[in-house]
Amino acid sequence: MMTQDTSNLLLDIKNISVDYYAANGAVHAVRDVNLSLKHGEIVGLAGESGSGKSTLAYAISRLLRPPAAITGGQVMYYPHIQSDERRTAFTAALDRANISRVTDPVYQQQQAGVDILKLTPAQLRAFRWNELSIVFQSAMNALNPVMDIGTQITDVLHAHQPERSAQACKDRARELLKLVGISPDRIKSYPHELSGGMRQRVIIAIALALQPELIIMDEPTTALDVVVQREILDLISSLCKETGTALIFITHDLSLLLELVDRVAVMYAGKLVEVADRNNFYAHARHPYSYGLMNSFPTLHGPRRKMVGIAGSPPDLRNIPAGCPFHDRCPMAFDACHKVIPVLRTPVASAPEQIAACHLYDSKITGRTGIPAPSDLGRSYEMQAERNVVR
Ligand SMILES: Nc1ncnc2c1ncn2[C@@H]1O[C@H](COP(=O)(O)OP(=O)(O)OP(=O)(O)O)[C@@H](O)[C@H]1O
Repeated sequence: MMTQDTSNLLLDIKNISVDYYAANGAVHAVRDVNLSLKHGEIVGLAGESGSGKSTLAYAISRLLRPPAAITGGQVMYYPHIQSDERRTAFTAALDRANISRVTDPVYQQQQAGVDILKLTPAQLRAFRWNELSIVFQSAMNALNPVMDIGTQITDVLHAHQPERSAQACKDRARELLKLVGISPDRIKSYPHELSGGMRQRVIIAIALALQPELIIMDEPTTALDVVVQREILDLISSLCKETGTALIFITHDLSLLLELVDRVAVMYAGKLVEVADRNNFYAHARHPYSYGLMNSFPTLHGPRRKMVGIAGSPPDLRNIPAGCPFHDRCPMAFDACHKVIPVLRTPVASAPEQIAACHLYDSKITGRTGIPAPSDLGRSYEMQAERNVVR
């Protein structure tokens, strides 16, 4: 049996499901998702629009509001509680409420963790910013236009670390601006005096202000031009690496993601369909959907590839078809894909951390010992495209 390396675990999302209740039926936006994250790790969450990426991020951060409801699961969080002074606000909030730090028997070591979904409102307030900060799609437009950027940074520091003096907050604000590549002299600037890229840097400074363990960024650079996007991504990745901050980076643009992340997780129709480290994913995305996504954009590096898009569109999440949710778009689909829901499994024993939810890698179902090569997936997409042209 494969053993999971849990020594450095930060977040363990277990069997999370989220529905949106609408008049014409429940939208099953996130379906039984399991994903873990190590301290300091950068994980990219990819998938087409509507695949459930933002809903998952909101569930982790407890930001979902009706009509959304988490219908099951846990989000276990494992901070370095004992060893690290900077997390006193959160641990104090836990202690005040005498929250039980559960011990998870799945992990053989005695590791204390808390279920984010069970935090009280007071604990949640301490959790956000101190432990986790989240940067939304249009975050740079969320800066207050009538307040200088220094005040906006110090406000966060004051609110969450009231014991810090006004001067210490100001010093920290200057330090943060420098960290994100803005001259501390600009501390009195207003948002309209800054370019889009600089405003995004201020947002990153605010996200880092309290040195959280984890930052979630949901399409943070889509409003910027490609060159500035690239600069900001380089900045985010180097700052996270330097400060040991873990990052969940959400985007539908795999070309951006692969430049930045340690690991990629791909969602389709509310389900996680593949998880792999960046290099394995780049060399051979195993799930036909991941392969299709990879070939829907031109790469900056590596060999030239023929680009073939994925035909069709994702299913209606109120009425998900039987079997694999991707089967009606998949060029490799066979009988079982229409009937049986595939589970995440390891396609290749030599890369145990790469998992894909696809029957092609289940020899009991295919009746074959070998697995398809990436070139087989490519060919099947090309043949599917030719068939569609003929039709
Ligand atoms: N308030 C809502 N009511 C009903 N359905 C919703 C609501 N918000 C989102 N959904 C549905 O939930 C599904 C997942 O949406 P979500 O925004 O999480 O996807 P996403 O992958 O983040 O997409 P994008 O990249 O466009 O942000 C979609 O089908 C969407 O239509």
